[in-house]
Amino acid sequence: MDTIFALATARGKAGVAVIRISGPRAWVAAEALAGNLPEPRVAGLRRLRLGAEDLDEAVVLCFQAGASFTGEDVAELHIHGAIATVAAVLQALGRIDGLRLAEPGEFTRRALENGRLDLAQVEGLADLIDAETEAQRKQALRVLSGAVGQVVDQWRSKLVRAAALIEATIDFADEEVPVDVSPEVLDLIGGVAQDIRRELARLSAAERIREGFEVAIVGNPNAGKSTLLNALAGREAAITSEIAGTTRDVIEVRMDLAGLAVTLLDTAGLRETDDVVEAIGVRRALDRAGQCDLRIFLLDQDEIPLIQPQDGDLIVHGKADLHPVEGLSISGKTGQGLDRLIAEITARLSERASGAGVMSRERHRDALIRAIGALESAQDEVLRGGERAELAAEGLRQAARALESLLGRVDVEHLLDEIFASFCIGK
Ligand SMILES: Nc1nc2c(c(=O)[nH]1)N(C=O)[C@@H](CNc1ccc(C(=O)N[C@@H](CCC(=O)O)C(=O)O)cc1)CN2
Ligand SMILES: Nc1nc2c(ncn2[C@@H]2O[C@H](COP(=O)(O)OP(=O)(O)OP(=O)(O)O)[C@@H](O)[C@H]2O)c(=O)[nH]1
Ligand SMILES: [Mg+2]
Repeated sequence: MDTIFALATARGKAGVAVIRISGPRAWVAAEALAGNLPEPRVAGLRRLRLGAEDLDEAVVLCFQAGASFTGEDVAELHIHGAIATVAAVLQALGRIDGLRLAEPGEFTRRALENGRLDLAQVEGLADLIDAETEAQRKQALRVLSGAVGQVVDQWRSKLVRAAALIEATIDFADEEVPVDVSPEVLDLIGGVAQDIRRELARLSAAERIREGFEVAIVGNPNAGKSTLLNALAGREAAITSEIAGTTRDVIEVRMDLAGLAVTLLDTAGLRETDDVVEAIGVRRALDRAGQCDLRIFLLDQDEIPLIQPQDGDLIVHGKADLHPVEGLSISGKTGQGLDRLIAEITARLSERASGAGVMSRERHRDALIRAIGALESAQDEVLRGGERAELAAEGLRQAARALESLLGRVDVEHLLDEIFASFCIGK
């Protein structure tokens, strides 16, 4: 097994930077630079040297195999975060025999291989590193802490019990089975299937929290959409002008609304047009807005809407400074009504976010759907009764396998490269 090392903190000038070393030669390598090492888990101040040359004054922290993040021997060098110091220490480590730079996610990959984390926790860790808002942080931390494993293990133990009951009827096939176990078996399977369906229904909300909700501003040309986007973003992200048909491309702005990640989209004003480029813009506007979680339909008092708002659209009256009206009336120019608009958007998205479960990815959706399919066929076989018990048991095994793939306990080798590709170096 190679010993790997990498900068664990972000690149660039900083007060302190941490270099992490993991593998069988981690302590030897740290010792080569720091001299005698502190006891495991006790920080020690050491002068790092390469031959006669001083590299830095650093805090050194060691973890023993079996009691470390990766499960291997780990040494951490907490050094000064100067670009030159980091470069010098990394270069020194690269010269030590048996050491090489870690690949993205390789520390976490070792943690997975050594059973310190399951696959869902690895995904949770990736999400935690990517978290930019409170809702993302909380959701990721829950998953990193093993929430998916907890639910899956509950389901799995019920399926194991159902399988055991069925196996008993198979073993007793020639004799008289003392009791008909099928009601209890159906009860167990039905309960798990219902839980899985509930988790599936909660998955899209968790997915939105993770990826961010999309909110589009739509309406007539010149309604003030780009001015509204800029006012909400607090910067001139989109070009505005008195010429109708100014915006053509979809302009995206990332925002944090009450802890939710939101991408706000400005779109081309919707109208029939002979201008080829504008027409492409209108098509894009309709396509993207159609896929969004929420549409803000901005009405311009002087104009009748050329395209009607749809059910669920948040209807907003613009240019309130010129003509205030009843209802949600705002001005991108003066800022009036924007607090109410933000509160309304936040309320609608928070309502959706409150339905989030612990599973949040397409991979999870696939596994849950496969598990349900297997459980339904097991249910059918139990209902048919008799010698079909073997098939029912097989359905339960398949369901259990689908659930275990969530945790990476069954062949997921082909998924790993994809999952770890999104990690940064040093994680
Ligand atoms: N300095 C430092 N801080 C860090 C990390 C790190 O690697 N180094 N982490 C990196 O992500 C996070 C903490 N995660 C960690 C997870 C497990 C273990 C660990 O040693 N686990 C052992 C012992 C557990 C115990 O003592 O309770 C184990 O699980 O057996 C350490 C850090 C955030 N802060
Ligand atoms: N008085 C007033 N003028 C506004 C307001 N919002 C926008 N305007 C003006 O209306 C004109 C159009 O604004 P934009 O924000 O470019 O409108 P748009 O909806 O993005 O237009 P297209 O991109 O062409 O679809 C500009 O002259 C703005 O200054 C507002 O709240 N009050
Ligand atoms: Mg515009």
